[in-house]
Amino acid sequence: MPRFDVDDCFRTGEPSLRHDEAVALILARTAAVTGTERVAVAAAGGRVLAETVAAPRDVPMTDTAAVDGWAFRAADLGGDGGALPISGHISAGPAREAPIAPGTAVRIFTGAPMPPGADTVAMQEHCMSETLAGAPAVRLPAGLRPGANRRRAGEDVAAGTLVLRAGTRLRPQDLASLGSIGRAEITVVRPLRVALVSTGDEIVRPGEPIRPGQVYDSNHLILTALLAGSGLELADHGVLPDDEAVVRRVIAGLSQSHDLIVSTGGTSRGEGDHIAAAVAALGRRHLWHLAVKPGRPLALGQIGGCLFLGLPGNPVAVFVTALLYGQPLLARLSGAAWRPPTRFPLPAGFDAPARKTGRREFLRGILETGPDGRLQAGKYGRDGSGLISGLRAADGLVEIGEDVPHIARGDLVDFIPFTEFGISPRSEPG
Ligand SMILES: Nc1nc2c(c(=O)[nH]1)N[C@H]1C(S)=C(S)[C@@H](COP(=O)(O)OP(=O)(O)OC[C@H]3O[C@@H](n4cnc5c(N)ncnc54)[C@H](O)[C@@H]3O)O[C@H]1N2
Ligand code: MOO
Repeated sequence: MPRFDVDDCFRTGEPSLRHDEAVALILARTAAVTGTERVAVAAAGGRVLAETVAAPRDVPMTDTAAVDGWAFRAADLGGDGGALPISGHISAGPAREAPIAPGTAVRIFTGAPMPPGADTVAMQEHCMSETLAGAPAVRLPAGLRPGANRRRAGEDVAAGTLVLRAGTRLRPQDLASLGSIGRAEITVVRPLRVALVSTGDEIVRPGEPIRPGQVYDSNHLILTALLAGSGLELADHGVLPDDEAVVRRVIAGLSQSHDLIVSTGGTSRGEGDHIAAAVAALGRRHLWHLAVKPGRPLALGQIGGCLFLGLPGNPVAVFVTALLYGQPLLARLSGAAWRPPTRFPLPAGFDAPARKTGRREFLRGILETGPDGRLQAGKYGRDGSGLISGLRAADGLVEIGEDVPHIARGDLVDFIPFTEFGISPRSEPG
């Protein structure tokens, strides 16, 4: 099966694809890589689970005390307070078999197994030690409902129930859940092998000498940082010149040993833009003109078993298209479920009186306090697709639909925080 299965109706010259269509196509047509590996659960954060996991036993395994105090049978006091003689002492550890003697209380600590027969725990702060007929006793408070301060066996996970499905990208709490059922190792999808290339005669890597007309490469840093930590083997293959023969040779070589090549630059139709042509010559290419700003030209293709994602050259377009299209593509390629980023409706802190309709816009959005003291979505003052400063000032994207002709301050707009794409919140000294 081809890695990316799209028929040719989306090639050059066809009308622009709308955002939703592009995402739907990526999700529907990208086939996952095969291959799994066993890893320690402790090292599985961010990886994609390749097995379905059921609970072999209840968690917790027995009824346990939720607080430090005294365990007793609620029926012995009937909801009233009263003193009961103390018949034992249970610390956290293996469960004891002996049932609680009727009409007594047992000293118990948080996490310790409840003695069979006891159903309720009184918190030690609400109890008083006393003696009854010369023996140690405890005065328990009134009003405790039966079952208070007791955790039931299996209340977190019941034996035999589904814990995690294959295709789940593992979060810290998922690892905790695997640990709680005793798993030390897990089968995950093997790491995707991803190659990065920047393109353009004008692009030089930071640290190298630069002359007027040249541009330092920031795109590889955007992509390296966005892709880090998701179980990828990322190989940065530097900058390719605007030379069709070189581009073809390098891309053909990389396609032999990678699942995905991501390039930036060279996707539009300028004479120096060889990327899309090279992919078309080596395999199949689907050049998409998206009805989206930023990020109009986007190339998707396939060379043998290797997918190719050609992002535009402008850094803002790289950032936005990597989030909007790169993330679902990578999710599908690694067999992971993908959830669309959540949009939060917020009042606009700006006016856009006469918008060009027919394309969806993703503005650099800034969370700010409006005149009424409530949160609103502002936007970075300048729209240029080369302005990394706008990306840095932003907290997320303001999404404006294709058919919205104008926006007035206070209208609700969709705000997508960068955290929805896995990027940490902005944190800079004030
Ligand atoms: N006739 C047309 N011209 C352009 C179109 C179009 O549809 N028809 N689309 C415009 C849009 S939108 C974009 S975005 C760019 C995309 O073009 P390319 O993908 O070919 O990108 P380049 O021309 O190579 O570069 C664009 C811009 O970005 C700078 N750049 C490139 N790589 C890097 C890098 N690694 N780090 C930092 N900056 C980079 C490059 O110097 C250019 O300034 O095309 C428009 N034109
Ligand atoms: O992708 Mo271009 O940056 O849309 O302007």
